[in-house]
Order: sequence, then C-alpha cells, then structure tokens
Amino acid sequence: MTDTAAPAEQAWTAPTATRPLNARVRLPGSKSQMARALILTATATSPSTIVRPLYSRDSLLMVEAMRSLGARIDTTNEDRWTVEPATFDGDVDIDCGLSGTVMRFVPPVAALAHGQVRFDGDPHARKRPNSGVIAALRALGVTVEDGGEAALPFTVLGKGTVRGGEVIVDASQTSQLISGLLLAAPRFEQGIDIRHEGPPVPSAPYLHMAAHMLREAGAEVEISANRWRVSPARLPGREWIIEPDLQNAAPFLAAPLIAGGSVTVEGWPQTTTQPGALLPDILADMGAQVSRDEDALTVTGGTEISGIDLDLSHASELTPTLAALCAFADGPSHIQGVAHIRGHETDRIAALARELSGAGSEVLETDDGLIIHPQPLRDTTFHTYADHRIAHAGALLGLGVDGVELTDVACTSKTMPEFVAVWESMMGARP
Ligand SMILES: O=C(O)C1=C[C@@H](OP(=O)(O)O)[C@@H](O)[C@H](O)C1
Ligand SMILES: C=C(OP(=O)(O)O)C(=O)O
Repeated sequence: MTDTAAPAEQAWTAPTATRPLNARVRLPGSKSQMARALILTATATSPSTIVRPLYSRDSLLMVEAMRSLGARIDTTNEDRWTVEPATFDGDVDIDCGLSGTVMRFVPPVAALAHGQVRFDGDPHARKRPNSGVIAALRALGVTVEDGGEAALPFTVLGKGTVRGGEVIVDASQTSQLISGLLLAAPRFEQGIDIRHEGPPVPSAPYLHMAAHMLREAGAEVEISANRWRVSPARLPGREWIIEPDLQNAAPFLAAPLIAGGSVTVEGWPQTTTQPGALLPDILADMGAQVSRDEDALTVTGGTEISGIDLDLSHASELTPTLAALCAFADGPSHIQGVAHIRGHETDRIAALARELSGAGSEVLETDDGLIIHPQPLRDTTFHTYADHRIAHAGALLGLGVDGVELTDVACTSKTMPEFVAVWESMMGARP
C-alpha cells in the first residue's frame, strides 16, 4: 500500500512509441469521489462501505484525516473498505500532503471536533490559496488560528458544533471551498446557505459532484445562480461505488493521437459528474476517432492532430495533458479560462510554458492559459515540480520525442501510484 509521506523523487526516461498502440487499460478510482465519500461516510450516523476504493497518496491522506477525527476505516480488503463514523475527538494533527481536497474539505469537518485540529502539509501546500476556507469558517462562527497568513499551517478550534447558516465566499480561486462547506453542512445546526461573489467559480462539474453525492446520501440540496443551500440532517451510512478517475484517463486517451493506434479505457461510466467526461469530444475535435462499446471508451489516433481553441475552466485538470498534445498539433492552440491553476500543485501555466519551451515548442503564457505554436521537438530534461499532471504531460511528450527525462515520476502517486506500470503496459501491448 502507498503510504502518505511525500514520495522520494524518481527520475524516469519516458518511453518513446516505436509502433502504433493497441492497449486496453483499467484505471484506478476517482480521487474526487473518494474524498467526498470519505467525508460523507465519516460524518454519517451509521457505518458505510466504499466499493472499488482508490489507493493513492491523496485518498490515504483523507483516510488518515478521518481516522484522526475518530472514524474507524478498514482498508484491508482492497475492493471494499468499511467506514465507521467519526467520534470527533480533538487535539489532533492533520497532514494535508499536497492535497487540495484534504486542505479544503477537512477543516469544516474539523470544526465539529471537540478540541484543536492542527493542519499542515508539504512545502508547496503552504503556498496553495486557502484564505477562502479560513474566512468562511470564521463567518460561520468557527475560531481558526492562522498566524495571519490565511494558509497552511493553521488550527481549527473545534467546539463540537457549528452554527452554520448564511455565508458569502469568493470561490474564484478554487471550487473546493464550496464543495468542502457543502459536504460538512448537513452536520451544521443551520445547514448552510452559500453565496459566491467574485469572478466565476472554476471546475463547476465538481460542485455538481458534491451536490449529487449529498443527494444520494439523502441530503436536501438547492442550487441557483451562485447560491448553494444544504439543510441540516443526520444522514445514514450507505454503499458508495467509486468510478474510474476520468481525469487520469487523459494522458492514456491522448497517447494514440501521438503514437497512432488505439487505447481503450474500461469502465467508462454512462453518466458522470467527472469533468474528464469532456475528453472524448475534445480529442475528437483534435482529430481522433472516438467510439464506445458498453462500458469501454476507445480513442484511435488520426493522421494529424488539429490545433484547438479551448476554454478549460470546467475541466482545468486536463490542461497539462492537452497542452503537451497541442505541442504535436499541425497549427497553433489556445487554452484559456484556467487562471486558477497557478494555485494548483504548482503554477501549472508557468511550469508548462517552461517545460514545453525546453523541448523546443513556442509557448506563450497568458494570465489565464497558454498559446502553443508547435515547432520541431527535441529531447529535454522535463521538470515535474512534484505535480502528477505535469508528469503526465512529460510522459506524453516522451511518447513522441526520444530522450525526454522526467526529473521525478513518483509524484504520480498522488492519485495513481501505478501510473508508470500502466503506461509501460500500454506501450508494450501487442497488436
Ligand atoms: O473538488 C474536487 O475534487 C476538485 C476540484 C478541482 O479543484 P479547483 O476548483 O481548485 O480546480 C480540481 O481541479 C481538483 O483536482 C479536484
Ligand atoms: C488540482 C488537483 O488536485 P488538488 O485536489 O490537490 O487540488 C489535481 O489533481 O489536478
């Protein structure tokens, strides 16, 4: 099992395709559904099960966070975890690692604890924006000590209960601020009534995911323009079935556009709230053929990759993979609407501009995205900045360019510890 410490760096030369692909891959579970399921099961009134759980650094950090708050989580059966609800004891430490979901979803739950809950994380996690979560908790009557920094490390002084009610937030830097408040809100005395004021909230599908899972758990959720309401409730435990992570499908499904041939991802859901569901249309627009066969999605590469003009505000995690793909296109591409990914695991706009330029691409950084003019590509040392999705971009680049050496691929353990194994098996699959 992956442990929750930051992984030791591991350099990796990305394998280059020597023949068209012909692979079927099965991907591990959705990080985002796991995070929500763990919060909802730990705050439920009776035990739950989580089927097809994700073993990755982020999900195990969330498991440890819920255990610290008194939940009993049995992870020994790898297909089915059981969760007994939290007891909300206080005086505990929570390691957020580099996980946005842990640092934004757990503080509202920690406010229900009887005592102090201290949060910290990896060095870069201290730079990720968290002022919205801290301000919202204070507005809801919770005491948070942050040394004036409005970021990790901070301490939530739980009183065993949270008033809840109306709160105004600016969630333009991360949708996770709203998801986190919504998920804990059934346990608040007055539930919650959130209004967002500010530039648009990114990653909207994740708010639908939070609302959808809350409703499945039995909560009353009302949504109107920039307003989300959850009524107070005691929600019983239940069974959660986790879908494959469709955002992690991105580099695998983009691979045949570069290498030729086809890649099939098994277990593609018929309907989903995951933003990776936008991939088939985006890849088709870039020249791929996409087909579905029951629960499998297959992408087949075409003869050329078309440059594209894309607003990725709904699916910003796809930016690294798609930016790398754009470097192989037959014309320029413009990716926009993703200003907030400068606050993700690293400043992804700057990192992509730097690393793709290092491979010969002409890349212009804009405030909210990238303009990519494809040029002949060459070998490079591809820095990954502890960011799993920048590593995915490097792997994809290496598929079409000999000698792309990633400074670290171990960072993929954040959401997919088996990334290298699945990538290499995709490349080794025989026609
Ligand atoms: O709620 C979630 O599970 C997530 C929301 C998004 O965050 P942002 O709104 O910060 O993009 C996404 O990028 C992240 O990987 C997962
Ligand atoms: C932005 C991401 O993660 P986090 O949940 O840490 O924000 C991501 O996985 O692309």
